[in-house]
Parts: sequence; C-alpha cells; structure tokens
Amino acid sequence: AQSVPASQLGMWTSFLKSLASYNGDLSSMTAPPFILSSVSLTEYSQFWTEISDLFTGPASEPDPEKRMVAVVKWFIGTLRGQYCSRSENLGSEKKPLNPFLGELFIGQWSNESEDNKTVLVSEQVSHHPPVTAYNIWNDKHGVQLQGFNGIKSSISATSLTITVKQVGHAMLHIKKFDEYYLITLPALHIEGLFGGAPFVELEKKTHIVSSSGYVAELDYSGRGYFSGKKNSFKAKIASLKNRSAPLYSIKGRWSKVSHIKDEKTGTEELFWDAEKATRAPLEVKPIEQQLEKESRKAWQKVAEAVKLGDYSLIQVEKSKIENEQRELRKIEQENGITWKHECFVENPDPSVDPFEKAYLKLAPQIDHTLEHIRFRFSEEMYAKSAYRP
Ligand SMILES: CCC(=O)OC[C@H](C)CC[C@H]1O[C@H]2C[C@H]3[C@@H]4CC=C5C[C@@H](O)CC[C@]5(C)[C@H]4CC[C@]3(C)[C@H]2[C@@H]1C
Repeated sequence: AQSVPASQLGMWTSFLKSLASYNGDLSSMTAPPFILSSVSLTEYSQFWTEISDLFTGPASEPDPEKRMVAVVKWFIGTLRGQYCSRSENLGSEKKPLNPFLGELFIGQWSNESEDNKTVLVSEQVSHHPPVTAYNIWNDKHGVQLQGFNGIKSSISATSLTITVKQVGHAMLHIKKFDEYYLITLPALHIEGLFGGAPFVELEKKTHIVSSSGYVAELDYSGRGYFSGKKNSFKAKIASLKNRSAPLYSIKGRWSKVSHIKDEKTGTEELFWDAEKATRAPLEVKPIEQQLEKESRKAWQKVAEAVKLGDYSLIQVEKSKIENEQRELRKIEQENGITWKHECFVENPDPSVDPFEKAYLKLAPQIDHTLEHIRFRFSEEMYAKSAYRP
C-alpha cells in the first residue's frame, strides 16, 4: 500500500536511492518525517513484559517441564508487540529516535494492585554502537528479566531489504526455583521499503535454554517459507539429556495463532492467540516529573516536531541534542573521564554476579558465541540512583 504522503514522495525516493550507498549504520541515515517515530529505542524494552500474566505465570508452575513450556509461551507472546506494534498502530514500521549515551527510560505496570507491580529500567549503555540494556522485575512473583541488545544491519540494494542481526541476549531468573533461562534474539529483515510501508519479518533461529535442563529451538520464517504465511514459526522443546527426542512441538504464526503438540501423548491444542491478548500500557511519569536524561523529557521537542511532520524543526531540535552530546564526549575525553553507567555494570564478574555466572554456564549449551562485551543490572547502583518509576 503506497503510504508515502505526496509531499514527501521526492524525499522518499531519494532516501531509497541513499540506501544503495548504505554505510551500515541505520541510525545515521536521514529518513523523511513520515517514517520517523517520536519514540526512543530505549522504550522498546517494554515489549518484553506487556502481558503480565505471561511474564509472571511461570513462577507459579511447580513442574519444571511445564514451566519451560510457560516460558516459551511468554517469549512467543512478546513477539507481536516487539515487531508488529508500530505497523499495527501507525501503519508501518518506523525509525525510532536514536538514544544518546546514558539515556534512561523508567516505567512500571501496577497490575491493578499495590504489591504486584512490575518495574522497568532501560538505559542506553552505548551510543557507538547503540546498545540498550534493561532490567524488568516483579518482586511479588520473584521474576526478573535483564538483557541488552544492539543491532548490526546491512542492505541488499537489489531487493531493497534491510537485514538486521541482533546482538545481545536476555536472561530470565525465576527466584523460587533459582532457575535461569538464556534467551537469544531473532534476526529480522525489513520488507516493504519500496512501497513506503516497511514491516518486520523474523528469520533464522533462536534458542531458550534453562538451568533446569530444557532447551527450546525456535525457527522463524515469513511468506514463501514452509507455511507461506507472514510471521510463521516452528519450535521444539526437548530435554538437554535427549535433544533429538522433542517433548513438545509448536507451530503457527507468532503474530496470530499457534498450536502445541505433546509428543508423548500426541494431543494437540491451542498454544497462543496473539490477537486475543491484551498488552497493558506501561505507566510512565508525566514529563514534568522526569529527570533530564529520561527519554520522553530529553526528546520532548523532537517528538513534538515529529508529530508535526516539520522536517526542519526536527533537524533543529535533533541537532541541539546531538551537538550537546558531542560536546560532553569531548570534555570527558579531554579530561580523561570514563563514562559511568547509571544502573548497569559492563563486563561483570561471574563470581559475584549470578546472571553472568548463569550465562556462562548456559551459553555453551546452545553454541551461543559469547558476546565480548556484556552488561548486567546492578541493584546497588540502582539503589543509589535518583531514577524511579
Ligand atoms: C534509516 C532507515 C529507515 O529509516 O528505514 C525505515 C524503516 C523503518 C526501517 C529501519 C528501522 O526499522 C526499525 C525496526 C527496529 C527494530 C524493531 C524491534 C526491535 C526489537 C527490540 O526488542 C530491540 C530493537 C529492535 C530490534 C528494533 C531495532 C531498530 C529497528 C531495526 C528500526 C530500523 C532503524
């Protein structure tokens, strides 16, 4: 569907031409206003836990095998929000604001009760290359998800498709069972650029491996693959002791309906219906109560300009932030000041950090090449910081 506003058609075609001489850094490309989002990439961490019941549910499942199935369901349940919400709500995928170093995004889901809140802290821990770290926890159910992600992207000028490899991983901890789950991130490509209505399709494989001895392999495909429908996937859940004999197989579409088959009994039933799920909106403080490094406060003027579609105002307000940031980096460099993160430790010590220790044990089980730079959330740093939901 041609969704390029007539007034910006010239900008879109010259933008598409610029893709041919692409330098590998999506964030550095100037795209026409209609494709810009007023939302910073730090906000995308919220897509992991918008469906609270799925996120906290596994903690109430006493059987480890069923708990693994519940964790796989939670993960599948995150995908529609992660990868389709802009297309569904705004008509196409959009280009998010590129967070500055140290940008923070804080929010919570109160889940309609005082003692059952889920808190989210997201920090841009690197600007070159862009890396967002996040920690999302619910004390009542004793579940904590932390991770970090960046992207490596390339463009095939012939098919005008942007291919994105995600760097980083997520780690889920279920306190009651002292169980850890390592979750790797899907590769994706952006289709539909030519028609001005780009959308995300997932590809290749990801894994979830648990310290309780189970592994899930998820295989994504889009149109023209095994099912020919968009957002298709297949998954197998097995015990690490016998990976060639899956306990469960799941297949369908992660943005719609999928079914699970119990390989022991042969029974098949509905696994997840993504369109029936309600994704709760994150509660974020009003901008006047936010600190200056919080995303919506920092980007307020740019976000307003994006909503106006006023290209020159967007550039003016954006370059104010970018110049200020360049100035800060220069001063730090001249004074030999190393950047201090607010809530995350870079390259944590596995002998003191349980998430890092669990990661090093789990990664080899799924041939996950260890990222050379890793970030972990620090309770002490958060306790000392001024940032609260
Ligand atoms: C600069 C090129 C340009 O503007 O092209 C316009 C198109 C919108 C394509 C480029 C942008 O597409 C966006 C999609 C973004 C990903 C969406 C979801 C996630 C999951 C989340 O958990 C982590 C971040 C991630 C991977 C987003 C990363 C940034 C992406 C690829 C945006 C592209 C700049």
